[in-house]
Amino acid sequence: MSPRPPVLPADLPSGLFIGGTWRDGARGTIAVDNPATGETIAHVADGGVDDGLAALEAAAAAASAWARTPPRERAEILRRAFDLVTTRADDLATVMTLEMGKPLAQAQGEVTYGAEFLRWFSEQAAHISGSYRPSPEGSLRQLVVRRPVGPCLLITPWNFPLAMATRKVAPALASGCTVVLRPASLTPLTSLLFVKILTDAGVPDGVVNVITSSRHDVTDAIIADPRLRKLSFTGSTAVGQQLLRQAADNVLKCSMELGGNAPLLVFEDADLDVAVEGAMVAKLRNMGEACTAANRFIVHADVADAFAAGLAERFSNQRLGDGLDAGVDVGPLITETASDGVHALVTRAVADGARVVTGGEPLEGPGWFYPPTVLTGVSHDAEILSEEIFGPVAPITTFTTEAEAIELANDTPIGLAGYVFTRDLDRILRLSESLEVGMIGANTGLISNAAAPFGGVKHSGLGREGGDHGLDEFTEEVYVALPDPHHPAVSSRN
Ligand SMILES: NC(=O)c1ccc[n+]([C@@H]2O[C@H](COP(=O)([O-])OP(=O)(O)OC[C@H]3O[C@@H](n4cnc5c(N)ncnc54)[C@H](O)[C@@H]3O)[C@@H](O)[C@H]2O)c1
Ligand SMILES: O=CCCC(=O)O
Repeated sequence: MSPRPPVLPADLPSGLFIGGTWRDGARGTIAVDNPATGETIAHVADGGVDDGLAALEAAAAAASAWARTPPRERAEILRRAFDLVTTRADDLATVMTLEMGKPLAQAQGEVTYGAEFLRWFSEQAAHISGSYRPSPEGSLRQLVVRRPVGPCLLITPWNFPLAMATRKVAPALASGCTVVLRPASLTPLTSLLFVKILTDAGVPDGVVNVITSSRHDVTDAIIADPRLRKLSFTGSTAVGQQLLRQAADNVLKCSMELGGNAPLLVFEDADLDVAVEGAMVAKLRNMGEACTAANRFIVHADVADAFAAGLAERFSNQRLGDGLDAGVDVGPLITETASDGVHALVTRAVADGARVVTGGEPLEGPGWFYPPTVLTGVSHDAEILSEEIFGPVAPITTFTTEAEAIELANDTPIGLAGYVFTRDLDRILRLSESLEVGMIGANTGLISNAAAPFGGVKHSGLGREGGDHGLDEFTEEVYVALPDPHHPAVSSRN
């Protein structure tokens, strides 16, 4: 283990966690870098295929006892985990800011958001139910019970290192499933600390296992193994499509939380202050590195100039810097490649006729800082409207009728989130039926909440996380057919 800057918690693990034991990885270590400085802040174990299969073995061995653990006991462990995550909010937020870059206040916000999945699913764990009813023609009684699907592989992205893990681990454990968690190799530290907290909360050995790895052969082997029964993935659409193909061979139950390209519609009757405020959150939360980030600003021509001016003024007042520094609003992007990718999209948009109102040039290093940027005059067919920008850039294009706005919003294979700003409630209801997305913010830029069903349509994924049906993703129904107890052949036996 390498020495760490004192700011990292002393009990932050650096190994793989398999069957209740922290271990080294078969491939040495992975360096974890701080995107604000470019410096390496820690090393963690680099797991190999054998490590991954050992983790699955541990999850399979623990599956039956965990499935039979009384729901109330599972609920209480999750509730203790919620309390411990909340108690250790400062540690988790600091680790997250160091490895991912988001400003400390936003990291604190993610701890609150991520912890809520533990509380929400602790409340749900004791309420898993089935059904019993006569068949329509009366010859049967139909008993339907829910049981845990079995060992799960959970693959999470780097952009919300805690919340994306709690959003999967909490419902899996509440349902009685055991898991192998594979966090993004760019941001493994938060997940490792979270799993340490789970063990402190009393999660038994083998129920949660973690594999950090620089390579994907580890998960390839797990996905192909018949002991695995469920794959839950959050990440890009391209990787999700590839994993679905792999999962097909093993006929795995799959949840896919994939990429976004959210339209943000501002109508002529919108309260523009509310729209600008909503756009700030929908665009700049997490530096624009959110699947829910507003990606296409589709604004009525009558209010487009005023909206662009209001947004540009707010954007230009944002303070960029190291997320650990007080007063910083916008942190660095995750890597140099990410920053270069955002700038290339902006450069090509400008070459195609867009105008930079504010921002538009990356900052000199160290760190991968891209300024909040507003582009106007973006044409309907511009490349930047068809790509997930994943950075703090707001391209504005215009419309004149509601039908045109809907057509523009739906002109993408992606369908995760959308935002609408209007004072007309009927319009909001019409849009809720016509926008091809899984989630809509109406006069708000923040939709994420543990009690809501999070997920997308079209190429944005399959299934929902959180909400009333989050446990369905980790359980399966078993139907038991029983003969009619009043039938003479049955009643004569009694
Ligand atoms: N819908 C959601 O809830 C949601 C949430 C967060 C991020 N996202 C999406 O994730 C993307 C950004 O995250 P990212 O860059 O980490 O995505 P990514 O798809 O590159 O990686 C996601 C995770 O999968 C792993 N991975 C990549 N290729 C893999 C493979 N072949 N086999 C197994 N694992 C593999 C990565 O290491 C990472 O842990 C964006 O598209 C964003 O919209 C979606
Ligand atoms: O990046 C996507 C997840 C964002 C969220 O859960 O709010």
